[in-house]
Amino acid sequence: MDMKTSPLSLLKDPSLLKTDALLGGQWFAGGARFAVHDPATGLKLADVANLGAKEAELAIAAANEAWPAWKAKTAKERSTILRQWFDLLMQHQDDLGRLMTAEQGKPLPEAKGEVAYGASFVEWFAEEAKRVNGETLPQFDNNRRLLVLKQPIGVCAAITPWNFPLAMITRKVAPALAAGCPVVIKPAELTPLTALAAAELALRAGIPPGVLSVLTADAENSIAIGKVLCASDVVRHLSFTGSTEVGRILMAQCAPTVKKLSLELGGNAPFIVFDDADLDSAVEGAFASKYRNAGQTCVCTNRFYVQAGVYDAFVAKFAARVKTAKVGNGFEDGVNQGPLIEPAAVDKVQRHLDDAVAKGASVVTGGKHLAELGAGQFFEPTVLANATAGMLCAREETFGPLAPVFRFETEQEAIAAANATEFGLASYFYSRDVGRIFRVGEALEYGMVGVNVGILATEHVPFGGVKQSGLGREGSHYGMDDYVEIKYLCVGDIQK
Ligand SMILES: NC(=O)C1=CN([C@@H]2O[C@H](COP(=O)(O)OP(=O)(O)OC[C@H]3O[C@@H](n4cnc5c(N)ncnc54)[C@H](OP(=O)(O)O)[C@@H]3O)[C@@H](O)[C@H]2O)C=CC1
Ligand SMILES: O=C(O)CCCC(=O)O
Repeated sequence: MDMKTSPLSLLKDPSLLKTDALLGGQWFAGGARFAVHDPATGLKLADVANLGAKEAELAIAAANEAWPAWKAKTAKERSTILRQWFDLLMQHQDDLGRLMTAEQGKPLPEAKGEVAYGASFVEWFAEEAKRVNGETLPQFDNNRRLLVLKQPIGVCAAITPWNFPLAMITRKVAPALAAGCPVVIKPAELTPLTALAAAELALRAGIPPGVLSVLTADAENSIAIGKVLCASDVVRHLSFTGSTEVGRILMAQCAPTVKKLSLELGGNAPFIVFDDADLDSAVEGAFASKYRNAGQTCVCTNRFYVQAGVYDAFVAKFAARVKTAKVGNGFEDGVNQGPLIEPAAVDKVQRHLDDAVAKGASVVTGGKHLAELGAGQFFEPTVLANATAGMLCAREETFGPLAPVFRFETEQEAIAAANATEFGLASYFYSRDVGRIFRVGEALEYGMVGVNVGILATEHVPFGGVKQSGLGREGSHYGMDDYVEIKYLCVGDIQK
């Protein structure tokens, strides 16, 4: 692409546009490259280094070599470096946001918001680095002393998705680094540029060579790299965010080395509106929860359940709100709905829509693939009434701007419908009844429940799911647990 017409020509610090991988502290070009495109326009943004299994082995070896010195640093020393990384990420918020909008498509204000969100994990774990406390336990024999030590688990690997090109990296990497572990990252094929820019800032912050590697790769090479990361005895922990399908593959691949796993997988989030809800607040929450990143987050509402008494009123108000959304290139002022990430994502939304309409749903607003706009990856924010349990959108995560609204009569019916899925990541409900808030909050089989809110993530809360939505929690003080091993130390002969 001609740099003069590229959205990346406006970077304030052009040296943040990195297209080589970071391998053991060196920028590594390798032989092959793969192209990264702007999903709004289809134009090529860059050719990026396409690494494979061999480089994955090298990155693991470099991480292992760098580990002793990194873990030997005091918690405060690691904290200071992480804090410096946080400051640099925030100083370069505009450029990181620009890179993200260019390769991922989310509107620029939302992208800059993700930069602040992503950086907040670095800030949080810089602070938590100093609080990895052990324990002393009461002795069962006065000749002994019993201690619990927390030690860094070792070399970690992180495989991250395209929908949060920065935050899914920092939510994994920051606790690992804070705990004293080196990390090998494999970012998504579609969004490597944000990851590489963040890595450049990590180097500027003083992360030593080898402690952080970023293995960029196309989809085929990602599979090969994944196999190496999973099979390695040196890699002691793998953290993955992405589809449940790939999560299952990685879990199976990690079984032979009994690796510790953090998995943040698919969701099928329900959003329940009870008769006693504040409808205007529910509509705002519904819009925020459904249409963030054009519906492409694992915590986006997938199914709306609305009680019969307020069903028609909610659908009308929600549709009116959705009509105000502006679809377009994320760099344009006022746009709050960007393109979908790739043509397959558009196809999935269309398939779910067609299936629902064939089974009796009606389109209240939206419903059109805006094929003539940009690269043809835009889809109108859509609201469907009269959705029913037999539709694909009730079972599968649409991961796009489709909002099916189901009708229910009783609280029990809503809870049963919400829980009728193998997923259990985020859920939401709106009610002003305090008894119901506790009953429903406790009955929902989900790792996260938003009550009268449509957005619930931040750096100091535990993010994660139950059932087939994953393992472990990210962010918060719990987010450090997966990166430390607990060691019991039993010291005898104290009285000698
Ligand atoms: N829970 C969540 O937050 C997310 C859920 N999804 C869901 O998954 C669907 C598909 O999205 P997609 O991007 O394909 O998600 P994937 O789960 O396929 O990809 C996520 C990450 O895993 C990598 N990957 C894929 N297969 C392997 C493998 N066998 N070994 C090692 N790494 C692998 C990808 O690399 P590469 O990009 O190079 O293929 C990417 O870095 C979405 O439509 C959505 O429903 C998607 C993203 C995030
Ligand atoms: O969609 C995802 O991959 C999870 C990130 C969402 C969030 O942190 O709110």
